[in-house]
Formats: sequence, structure tokens, C-alpha cells
Amino acid sequence: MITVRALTKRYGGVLAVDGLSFDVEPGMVTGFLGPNGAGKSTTMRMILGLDRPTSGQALVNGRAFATLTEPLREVGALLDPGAVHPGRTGRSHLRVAARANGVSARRVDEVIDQVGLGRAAGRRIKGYSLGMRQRLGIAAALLADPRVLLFDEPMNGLDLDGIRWIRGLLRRLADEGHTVLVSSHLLSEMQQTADRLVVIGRGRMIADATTDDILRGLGQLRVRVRSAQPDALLARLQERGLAARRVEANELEVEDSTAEAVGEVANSFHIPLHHLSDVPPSLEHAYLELTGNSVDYHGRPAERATTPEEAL
Ligand SMILES: Nc1ncnc2c1ncn2[C@@H]1O[C@H](COP(=O)(O)OP(=O)(O)OP(=O)(O)O)[C@@H](O)[C@H]1O
Repeated sequence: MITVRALTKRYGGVLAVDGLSFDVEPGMVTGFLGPNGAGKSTTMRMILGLDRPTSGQALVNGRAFATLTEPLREVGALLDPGAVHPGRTGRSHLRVAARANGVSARRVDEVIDQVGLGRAAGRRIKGYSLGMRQRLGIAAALLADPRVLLFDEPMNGLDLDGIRWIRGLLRRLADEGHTVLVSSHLLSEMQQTADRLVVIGRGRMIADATTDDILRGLGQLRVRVRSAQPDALLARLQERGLAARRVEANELEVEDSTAEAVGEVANSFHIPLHHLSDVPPSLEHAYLELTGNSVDYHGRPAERATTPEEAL
């Protein structure tokens, strides 16, 4: 369990984290989502005792990291997969970490298996791909079998296989009862991975709820409708004050409405429909609504955010 209360970090004139309070519960994957520079890494560093809060608290299992007697047995983290000795092999890197923390050599082989590093464990780290470095970093986080795990942008730079693998690992860890906090600016990834989301922007809390609630509460409902009489349907819907527009030759989209409402209009004018469905709101839509005022640098409209398909 992670408990964050009124957590604040100021670097000179920059308020990196501004009064954040949230809990990260065991048994689920909590996504920590926010645009670049939102304060995710700074928050994680404070939870891990690597940065001192200006005010407020970040507790692991009810205690500040610095006061944990066996910290690596309570909390593991992947922060910067580049921060390893490049001349060592993966296995020797893990053995050094194991020895320093009273972890058995047998456990080193277990985590090598668990992250699928396999034969690469005997090679020097300087020859590792980014995906292999991420796996090694995750192996190090799992080494002392801690109940609380923090992963800072673990999907960064990974291919689809790597992303799927991490998604599966996070799910398994949560199902085993671990407390899992994973940061990302990839909305699509969090939509598929996280049970709960803590969304921040410019160091401030924007939303803290289940992923489903965030999608339901913030995404405007839209309806897709197809008919062989699109002109007539468009005119009737607009007469009723509905925000309908043509999206394809025979297909309309209606903003902020429901399939029932659109179906009733069509039925009352005897316009046959070939398709009628609510469009589920995407996290991307909700996220842009949530963080719209909290990004430092807006792209021009043409530089739209990455869609889930593009991100993969
Ligand atoms: N050591 C530091 N000194 C000064 N400013 C810092 C320091 N570390 C972070 N910041 C600033 O604090 C803010 C939050 O940064 P942080 O890295 O925590 O954001 P983030 O959400 O992790 O972003 P990203 O997704 O880009 O990693 C940024 O404005 C950043 O420039």
C-alpha cells in the first residue's frame, strides 16, 4: 500500500508536485497518468526516498521509505533502466544486487526466468536492447520479492511484444496481491492495463478513480448510425436539435446523445436503419478533456495526440 498525503515538491521556482494526495491499493494495477513534466517521476522518487518532499508525506506500508528496515523487501522499482554498469552481464548485475540485499543466488535465476531474459543474462549489458534493459530493470525490482512495485514508464520504447509482456506481468503481479503503481503518458496503454487511474497535470491532481468511472463520467456519449436515407435522417435529427453530422456516405455521428434517442427519431419518421450503436468514450478523449488546461506545451491541432493504434 502506498499513501501520499499533501505531497509537495518545489525545485527553485518550479512547483513540480503540488499538494497531491492519493492511495495505491494492493490487488490492482494503478496507472499514474499525466503529460510530460506533470510530476510523475518526482512523485515516484519521493515515494522511494530518492527525493525529499518540500512538504507532505509519501508512505510505503504506512512508513516513510527511509525508516523501512528492509526497504528492498518491501518496495521494488524500475526508474531508469539505463542506470546499470554496462560492462557487467545481466546475471552478475542481479547477483551483486542480491548479495547486497541478502537475497539468494537461486532467486536471481528465478527472476531471470520470470522476466524472460533467458540466455541474454550471460551477455554484457552494453549489448542489450532497450527491451532487454527494461526486463533486467524489472528483474531487479522483483529480486527481493517486494509487495509494493513502482514502474516508471516501463513500456517506453518497447515493441508490441514487449508491451504485451509487461501488460501481462503487471496483471499477474496485481492478481497475486501486489501493490502496483505504473506511470505512463500513453493513454491507450493505461486504458488497457490499469484498473484505477491517478491522473495529474502540472503537479496537481486531476482525477483519481477507476478507469471505467473516468471513461463513463467524462467521455461524452456519441452515437453512430447508418441508413440508406442519410439525408432525411440528418435533417430530422437536426430538426430535433441533435448535433448530427455526416461521417461517411451512409453514416452519421451524433454527439452527446444515445442510441435510444436516435432510434426513436428514425422510427417516428419511418427511416430504416442498418446500424445503430453507442460509441464508447475513449480514454484519449477523456484525458484530453482532463488535462487540456494543464499541459505546458500544446501541439498545433495537426500534431494530434497518438491514437492507440499508432502508439502500438
Ligand atoms: N532535479 C530537478 N530540478 C529542477 N526541476 C526538476 C527536477 N526534476 C524535475 N523537475 C521539474 O519538475 C517537473 C516535473 O518533472 P517530472 O520529471 O516529475 O515529470 P514527469 O511527469 O515524470 O514527466 P515525463 O513524463 O516527461 O517524465 C518538470 O517541470 C521538471 O522540469
